[in-house]
Amino acid sequence: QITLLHGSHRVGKRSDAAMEKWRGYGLGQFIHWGLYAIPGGAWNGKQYNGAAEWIRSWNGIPKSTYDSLNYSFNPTAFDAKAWAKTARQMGAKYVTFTTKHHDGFCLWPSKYTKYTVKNSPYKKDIVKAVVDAYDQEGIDVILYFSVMDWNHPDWRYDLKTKEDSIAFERFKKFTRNQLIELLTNYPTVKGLWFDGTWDKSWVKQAAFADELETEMRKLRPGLIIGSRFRADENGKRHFDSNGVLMGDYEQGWERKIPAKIEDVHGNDWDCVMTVPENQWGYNAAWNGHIKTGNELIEMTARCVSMGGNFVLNFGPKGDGSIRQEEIKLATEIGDWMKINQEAIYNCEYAGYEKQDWGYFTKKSGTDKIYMVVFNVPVSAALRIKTPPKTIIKKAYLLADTQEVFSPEEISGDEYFLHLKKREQSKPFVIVLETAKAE
Ligand SMILES: C#C[C@@H]1N[C@@H](C)[C@@H](O)[C@H]1O
Repeated sequence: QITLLHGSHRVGKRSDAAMEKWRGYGLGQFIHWGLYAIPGGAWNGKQYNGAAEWIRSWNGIPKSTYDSLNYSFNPTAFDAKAWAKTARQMGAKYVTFTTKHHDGFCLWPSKYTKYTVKNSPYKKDIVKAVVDAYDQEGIDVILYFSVMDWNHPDWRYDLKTKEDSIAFERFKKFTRNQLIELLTNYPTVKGLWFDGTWDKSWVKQAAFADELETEMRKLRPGLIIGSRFRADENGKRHFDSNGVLMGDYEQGWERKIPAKIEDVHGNDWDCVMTVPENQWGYNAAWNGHIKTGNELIEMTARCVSMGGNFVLNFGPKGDGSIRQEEIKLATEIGDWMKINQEAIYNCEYAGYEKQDWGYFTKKSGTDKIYMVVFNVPVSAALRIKTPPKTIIKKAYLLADTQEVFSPEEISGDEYFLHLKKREQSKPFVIVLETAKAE
């Protein structure tokens, strides 16, 4: 055990109401929107090969040309209420929204820089519109904030000279001021999702970041901050030098999902996922594999079955409208959630042996188990291996027919549920009402 001043300040999961609610969200929406949505992954007819929100880092566009995009930011089709309705339709319980991405452009009228929506033709406070619209739909809001800020003259990747350190001290004050400003302007937000915290300049700020996290939590009791915000004094990120999770949940699952339950180490976590392989901001040309509704529903069930939340990314266009492909996916996922949401919301790891046909989830605080079935075997027999001393009292289809099954006992703790031959085009859920054997 290494003595740390700025490591994790808590071992184990948070047990307060705010975190319990976060734990039960199951499905969330990420929204990446900003100046990068205007070029949409291309410039002067040339396609940028990276993620569209990183186009400023491409040599095909002079940085100053990109930075002046704020003078053409006027999203006439922006309608936060329509966004929130799409999220509600999908069944998202929370949204993570980009207030400022790496390019430094602020979607709120920050007092601490001119590089904001206030100095664009659009002028109005987009963050406020989003927070108000999602609050009205009953969808909690978490604000994404990039510490790395390519526009700010005092941003540094590392601190090599005295001048670097003097500039970065100004940058640290600027960052703190913006974060306190966000938490003050938008008091209903439930958390902050930090990004752009991997560079040495910030990693070296263990004491400052620790103090800032404490200040933010004091300002907003219950605030939820993930493992990506700060490093410990040895530069350890996500997990401190003693292997203890930093922050309230693990934020390492970006475009990837844990392979097995052991990989989450008993922590809370979220997986943030793009529809194409790697495009967060709007890219007009979606290339490569575009995930289908069924894939995304399976990712949702897979995350919840291992105690995490699945957060699906949307990248609105430069005019503020959401592309049709994303609307279609939100509708398809939402139609499935309307029937099966009981197996996703307020559910957790069930402790059952993973089977090939799909995923087990468990309703928190109960003995109710859900089997989210994606792959019916040719035998049409679903194997169940229960934890020791568990009795299956009842098994039935969650949707429509509520068809009841009579589990065939194979051996102690092992059963088959025999399905009638069924055409399966969508995943379906079977409920197991269980009890502990005396
Ligand atoms: C790298 C990187 C960033 N992290 C994701 C959440 C997106 O914001 C991407 O640009």
